[in-house]
Amino acid sequence: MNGKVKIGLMGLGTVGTGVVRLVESFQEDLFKQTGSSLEISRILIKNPDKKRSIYVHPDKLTTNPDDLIYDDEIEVVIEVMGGIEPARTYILEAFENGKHVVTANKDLLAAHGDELLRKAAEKGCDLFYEASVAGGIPILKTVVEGFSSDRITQIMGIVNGTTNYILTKMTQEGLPFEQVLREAQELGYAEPDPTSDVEGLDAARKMAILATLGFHVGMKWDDVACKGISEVTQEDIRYGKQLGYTMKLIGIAKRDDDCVEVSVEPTFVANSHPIANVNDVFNAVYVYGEAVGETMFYGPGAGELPTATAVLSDLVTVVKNSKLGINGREMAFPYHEKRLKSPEQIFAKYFVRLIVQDESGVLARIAKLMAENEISLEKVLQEPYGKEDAELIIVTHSASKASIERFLEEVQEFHIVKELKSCYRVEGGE
Ligand SMILES: NC(=O)C1=CN([C@@H]2O[C@H](COP(=O)(O)OP(=O)(O)OC[C@H]3O[C@@H](n4cnc5c(N)ncnc54)[C@H](OP(=O)(O)O)[C@@H]3O)[C@@H](O)[C@H]2O)C=CC1
Ligand SMILES: N[C@@H](CC=O)C(=O)O
Ligand code: NA
Repeated sequence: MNGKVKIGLMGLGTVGTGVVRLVESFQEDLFKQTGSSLEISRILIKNPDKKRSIYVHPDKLTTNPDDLIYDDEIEVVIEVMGGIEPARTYILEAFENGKHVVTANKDLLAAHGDELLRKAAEKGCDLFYEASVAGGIPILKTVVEGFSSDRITQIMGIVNGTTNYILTKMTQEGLPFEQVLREAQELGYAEPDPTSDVEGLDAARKMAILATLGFHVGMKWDDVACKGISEVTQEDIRYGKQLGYTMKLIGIAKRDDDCVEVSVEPTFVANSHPIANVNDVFNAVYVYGEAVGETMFYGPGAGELPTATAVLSDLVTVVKNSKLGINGREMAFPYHEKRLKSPEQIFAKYFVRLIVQDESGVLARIAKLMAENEISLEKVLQEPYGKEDAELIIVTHSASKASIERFLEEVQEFHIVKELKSCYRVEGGE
């Protein structure tokens, strides 16, 4: 790369707009850091008639991907369109043409990361994707470089800004789900199809990427047990508060010996745990390394400029690598075999909410069934529910996922149990 590096930008939405703004406003710093001036020379968009929030010279805009992929002067492609196709095909073609790629696309990385990394290495090209996980937090570089001589055994975090924004507003202001989701969309946090956020898929993709890099095991998004927040109710949140917990969508990746578990699910976090206080669009990732112990990384998980900083940081690395002649040599390929834990090997505490007949002996029968399933009680809360029933909230000690699943199935067969309202994992606390 010489004094001027030409960049092709695929996508001019929330993140693409941030990238254009930062490249323009940090020209001088970028030159000092890389020894090159960086120019976005072409921008691929879908809809030429769309009103843009920044001015871009019309000659730069194109709806033809070949204008970027087959432009010999373009050395780096930044893909911020999103989705699997056509992004995958465009990136593979960019590598075929010797271009380095920076992307924010977790959908693509969690499904086809291996294929893309191999093609990049084969062609001597860089592929970086810092923006794909936890937006502006430089978490991927941290996990890959900062923990290179440590053994990570746990990664736990809030890795979706939209759902954290929704849960924060539901918890602190009692606002309804739909209203807060609309706000998150207006702020540019949500995915084009917000179902990915709400149903936990976006977080699952990010956890697959984190677990792959942290444990050196090739995890795909469908290896992640995934549940979203669409069924979380104000009542759940209220009972959680009474017991000292905050509801969060938590991603957990753990490894014991050679087996790993990765999940995303609505979780009650003890208020004493720092993750319970991560609010709004902020993300936080807790990483436990056997040598270093506990670490935690915090920052904005979505939004135009925070996400663009991550894209630009990768761009700077590409240009620096080129100056050092080491493009295509930083690939982190998984080198451990993938062995997923069975439900018998996954342990956690659980919050269970039941509607039961309000009569003597009910709690004793439920406690007996729990004991038969090797589950012990940590906390119990009971409140009247209508004229004849009671709402029973139980927090268990650590139990296997298999035991809890068996218990939930069996307890619903009791005639004294009217309804299973909810069951959530519990993290933090004693
Ligand atoms: N928003 C955020 O906070 C974050 C987003 N990301 C990721 O960044 C990527 C981009 O997200 P975001 O900026 O929010 O998305 P937007 O929907 O705001 O923008 C997408 C852009 O890509 C263009 N585009 C989409 N499909 C095509 C296509 N087939 N051909 C040409 N152009 C196309 C659109 O064109 P047009 O404008 O003409 O419609 C638009 O400019 C996604 O992978 C997302 O997951 C990652 C971290 C945070
Ligand atoms: N929709 C995502 C955007 C960033 O990855 C989120 O809300 O976290
Ligand atoms: Na990041």
